[in-house]
Amino acid sequence: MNWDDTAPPTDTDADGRLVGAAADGEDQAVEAALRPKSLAEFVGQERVREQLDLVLKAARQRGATADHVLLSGAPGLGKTTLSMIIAAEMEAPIRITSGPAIQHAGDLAAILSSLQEGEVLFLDEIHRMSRPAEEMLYMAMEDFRVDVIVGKGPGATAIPLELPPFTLVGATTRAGLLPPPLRDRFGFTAHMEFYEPGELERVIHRSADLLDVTIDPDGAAEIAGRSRGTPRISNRLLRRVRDYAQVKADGAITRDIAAAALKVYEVDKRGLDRLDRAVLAALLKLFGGGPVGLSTLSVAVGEERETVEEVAEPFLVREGLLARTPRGRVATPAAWAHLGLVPPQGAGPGGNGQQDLFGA
Ligand SMILES: Nc1ncnc2c1ncn2[C@@H]1O[C@H](COP(=O)(O)OP(=O)(O)OP(=O)(O)O)[C@@H](O)[C@H]1O
Ligand SMILES: [Mg+2]
Repeated sequence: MNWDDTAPPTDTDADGRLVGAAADGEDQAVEAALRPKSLAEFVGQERVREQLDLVLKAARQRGATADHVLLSGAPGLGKTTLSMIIAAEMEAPIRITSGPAIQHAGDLAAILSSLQEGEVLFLDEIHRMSRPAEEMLYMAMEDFRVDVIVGKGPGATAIPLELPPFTLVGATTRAGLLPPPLRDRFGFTAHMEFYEPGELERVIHRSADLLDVTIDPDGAAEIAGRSRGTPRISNRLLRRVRDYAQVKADGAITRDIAAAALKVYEVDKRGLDRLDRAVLAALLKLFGGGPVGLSTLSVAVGEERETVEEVAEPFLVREGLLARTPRGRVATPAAWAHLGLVPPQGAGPGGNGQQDLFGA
């Protein structure tokens, strides 16, 4: 494997939360050990796996280089993992770089011209590449050729350079930001979905085996339910629960141990953390469930507007706890139920506000 050491860290949006989906430093250190190495080991994403399996098998049978593959999906769902699996399945070397690392077309030309035949080029955060590099990539993907510009000004000339066939694997969390000409040049696009709890349980059992941690099925289910559909979060929560089990018990993870540990870390039964609950609580208790403007809500929580909008809200919206409407943020009945509060009109399921969110 050949890491491009000019690449800046790609986790610029890591937010340091236990339930944040971006990779933090500790994740990066352990992820290599926990990554499935083959398609057969890769949990869930059945359709993507089946389709990719066909693409790769067919290419192998023809003795050809696999078509370019675009992987899109939220952080922590397995895009980097799949890119490495593609290389492993093709028995090809992989070269890893990222959009932000390629600011000049020359950077890309240097990488492309050093590829071996059949090599996999993994281009993470492909939506963050510069425009000139992007245009060079179009030609490289389609014709396996680049024009290298030599000289400056009126005397500059373009020297065509043949490239060996290679497989570009692009990854993006924002497929919608890719220009259509780029998207169209991928032979296969895989959309990664959030994982079902049962799939995350399998991820957790697999990781526990690799980390040599004892966990029972209820313990795995408890962690899976709080993982926001994201294997990276499952693995991170598993490590924190392991710490707790080791210090406070005999090291084995049960449902009670998992619930008690995640109560300490303030990750509730639904995977909300303290910030998520603070946003919901302000919306319900101070504004009667809304609608209220984002700025007002942010001031009430004591957070930056961007933090509320980009860090807390996406998951609350996905969970059906909060809606963004033209008139402002509105809580859903599920939000009242989750915090154990009664909506003002007394409608909907109620409680006394004493609900145990942590199940510990
Ligand atoms: N299908 C899966 N089966 C088992 N483990 C998985 C699976 N998908 C992801 N993981 C685990 O989750 C972690 C994060 O995966 P990965 O780094 O591939 O995510 P990503 O989509 O590249 O995230 P980002 O957008 O932040 O780069 C890895 O350690 C990997 O072990
Ligand atoms: Mg990645």
